[in-house]
Amino acid sequence: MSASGLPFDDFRALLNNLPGPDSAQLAAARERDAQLTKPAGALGRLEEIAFWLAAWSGRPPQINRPLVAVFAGNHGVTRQGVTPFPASVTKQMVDNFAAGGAAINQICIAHDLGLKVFDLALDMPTQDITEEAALDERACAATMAFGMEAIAGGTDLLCIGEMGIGNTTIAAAIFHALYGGSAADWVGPGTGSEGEVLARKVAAVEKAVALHRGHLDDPLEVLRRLGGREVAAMAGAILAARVERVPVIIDGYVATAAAAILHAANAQALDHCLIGHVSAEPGHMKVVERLGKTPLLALGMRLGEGTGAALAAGVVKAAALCHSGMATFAEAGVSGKA
Ligand SMILES: O=C(O)c1ccc[n+]([C@@H]2O[C@H](COP(=O)([O-])O)[C@@H](O)[C@H]2O)c1
Ligand SMILES: Cc1cc2nc[nH]c2cc1C
Repeated sequence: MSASGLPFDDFRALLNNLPGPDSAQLAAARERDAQLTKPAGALGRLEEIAFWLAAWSGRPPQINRPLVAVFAGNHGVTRQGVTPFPASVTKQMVDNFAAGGAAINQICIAHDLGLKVFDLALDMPTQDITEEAALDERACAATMAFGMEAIAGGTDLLCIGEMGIGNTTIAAAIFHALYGGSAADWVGPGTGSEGEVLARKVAAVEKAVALHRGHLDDPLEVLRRLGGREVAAMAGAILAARVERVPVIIDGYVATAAAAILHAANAQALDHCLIGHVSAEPGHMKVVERLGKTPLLALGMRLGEGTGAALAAGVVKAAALCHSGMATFAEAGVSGKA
């Protein structure tokens, strides 16, 4: 945080001065790819992924320490009756992650990924966004800074996930603030809202965005007014990864809300990120398109907790291995095109 000035100042400066891709590594990866034992382009998007890894890691594509970071937060807006599950489920699921009983634990085992869970003051929900700002600037900036610590132990591929009952309402409010339309355009079932619960969810998003209107031109204000602790921490983690040259895979609807804040502040801010999957949450594809991305997977999932990103990490690991481990035509004695 700044010694003087406002808590967001350092983040604003960082967002205006992001490192770019490593063009020498990108060129080297393209050159190697052209020599590998396959017809040109035959590995399709896997080849693009290898180039992306080279450009944003600044090394030949290689994944040795992949990490899934799951950020958990609680939300005052749950008081509005916007979700079928009680807020206590957030902490219970964090305990389930620690015990190894959640879907994300199994996917991490399947793809040999590390898992770290960051719980963010779960007994202190953010303020209800229909009545006030979720966070003050100091708390929001401090939580972003905490999120930056996610990669402190060293990783070479970061999957961003979250857990937070009520946070699909938060994500919908962020998208409504950033992209306009009507509240209903961005509100979906989340964990299974329907009927009156879904109607209250639309009303809460409408009310929150109307209340904060006039302050929503600034993406960091959108984050602190309409976001939550896990959303702020995910934004910080994505930013830190850019600075440390760690490629990132974003999970579903809620993780994409954190990414969208950064993209609104700087259209290049997500160039080091892939969207792991398109969530079944109805608004997700529209958002992904606005970010100029194509999701890696479409499996009809809508769980969160990093599961879509972790599944996509398996594809990214395979892309890196093909690139680094395949023989060239010369090495294998395979004839090139006649
Ligand atoms: O990210 C997604 O695509 C997604 C879609 C639906 C639900 N979720 C998860 O469900 C929780 C929030 O749902 P809700 O209905 O309580 O707002 C939270 O823990 C998210 O991880 C996540
Ligand atoms: C059980 C449960 C598990 C979750 N994982 C991510 N969000 C979740 C929401 C619920 C309700």
